[in-house]
Amino acid sequence: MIVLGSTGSIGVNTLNIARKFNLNIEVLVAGTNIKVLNEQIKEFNPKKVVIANKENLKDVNHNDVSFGEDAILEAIENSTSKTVVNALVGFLGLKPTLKAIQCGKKIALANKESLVVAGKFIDQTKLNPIDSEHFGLWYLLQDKKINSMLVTASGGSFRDYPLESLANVTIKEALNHPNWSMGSKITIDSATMTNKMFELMEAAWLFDIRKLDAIIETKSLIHALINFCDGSTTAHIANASMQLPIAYAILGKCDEEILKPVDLVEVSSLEFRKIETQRYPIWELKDEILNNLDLGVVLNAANEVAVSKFLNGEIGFLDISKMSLDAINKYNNVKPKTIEDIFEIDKEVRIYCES
Ligand SMILES: NC(=O)C1=CN([C@@H]2O[C@H](COP(=O)(O)OP(=O)(O)OC[C@H]3O[C@@H](n4cnc5c(N)ncnc54)[C@H](OP(=O)(O)O)[C@@H]3O)[C@@H](O)[C@H]2O)C=CC1
Ligand SMILES: CC(=O)[C@@H](O)[C@H](O)COP(=O)(O)O
Ligand SMILES: [Mn+2]
Repeated sequence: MIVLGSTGSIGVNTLNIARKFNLNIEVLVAGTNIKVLNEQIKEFNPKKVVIANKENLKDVNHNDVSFGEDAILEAIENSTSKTVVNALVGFLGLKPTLKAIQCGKKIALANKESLVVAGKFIDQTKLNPIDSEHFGLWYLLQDKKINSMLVTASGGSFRDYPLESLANVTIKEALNHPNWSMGSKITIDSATMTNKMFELMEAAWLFDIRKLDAIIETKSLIHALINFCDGSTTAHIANASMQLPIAYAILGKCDEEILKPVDLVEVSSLEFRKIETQRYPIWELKDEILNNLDLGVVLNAANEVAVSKFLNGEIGFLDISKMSLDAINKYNNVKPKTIEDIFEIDKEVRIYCES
């Protein structure tokens, strides 16, 4: 298989599954973490390697290594693998998702931004989501009439902070997720609740449903719930590890133990909370976004610019949501008709947010 973003949180977990099931790795794609990449090359012996930048080429221990976004697309096109794991972060992941579909490959998709920005141009039948909540929803699906679907949120790094302190929180505090060890961008998205907004959009595309909501479950042990029309609710419970969703996304089915089951007596209690807009201002957009998924490309572009500014120390934590809300307010009429429109809108919103 091909692993895009092999040195990241999902990438490393994917290679853990590849090791466990002795899966062949044809292509590794990474950014700038050449040390980890070289260790992966040594262990998995890929035929082809792609990295982000030309200046790092000489440091990669491989005789077929290229760089840049086009090289990622070429590597997908020239490969014989049937499966692509897309664990790139952000808008960068969209073209590889489209290319993999075009080449008839199955995609194990962690890059939720692909669906957020361009869900209506993506054939969902080619995707297996690598996202704990959507894996949970998929696991719970039965041949019964569904009323609504719920995903859970941890509440992110600042769920227990006093509201008045949020204006002055640090980058280090924001990166301290209570339950999951993930890349920086998604960890900030969790703290603002933008990750959950993305996940509602992701669920809308994957399951073709709009009756969707999210609640906070502070231990991240329940990942998803389905309310059936008969009045019963089922919940997906698993320890907080991405290895289970990754194993299913790659293998299709799995009867071996990937995780230890949750010991409910040891857990003893669970706590649920409503997602309040005072703490998570982005949640004001929930209904508007679910009624108009075209806004995903706007929200994603504004959020990527804002998160990058926050991580560079240029803006405060609360400014992230402010920038997203402002961009949605300005671009609430977008109507992408082609995939090219997605790239145009993304560019325009980024220019607006950078200025
Ligand atoms: N982490 C998690 O548990 C979950 C993540 N997701 C989603 O999965 C995706 C990946 O998340 P995560 O693994 O946390 O992110 P990370 O930041 O940990 O990993 C991102 C990966 O992309 C690589 N990369 C970045 N820029 C480039 C580039 N220009 N060219 C090539 N490679 C590049 C990085 O390389 P390098 O590090 O070498 O620079 C790294 O391998 C995101 O869309 C996220 O929302 C979804 C659910 C759970
Ligand atoms: C592991 C995973 O799927 C993440 O998307 C996780 O859900 C993020 O945590 P939050 O629930 O805090 O957004
Ligand atoms: Mn998730």
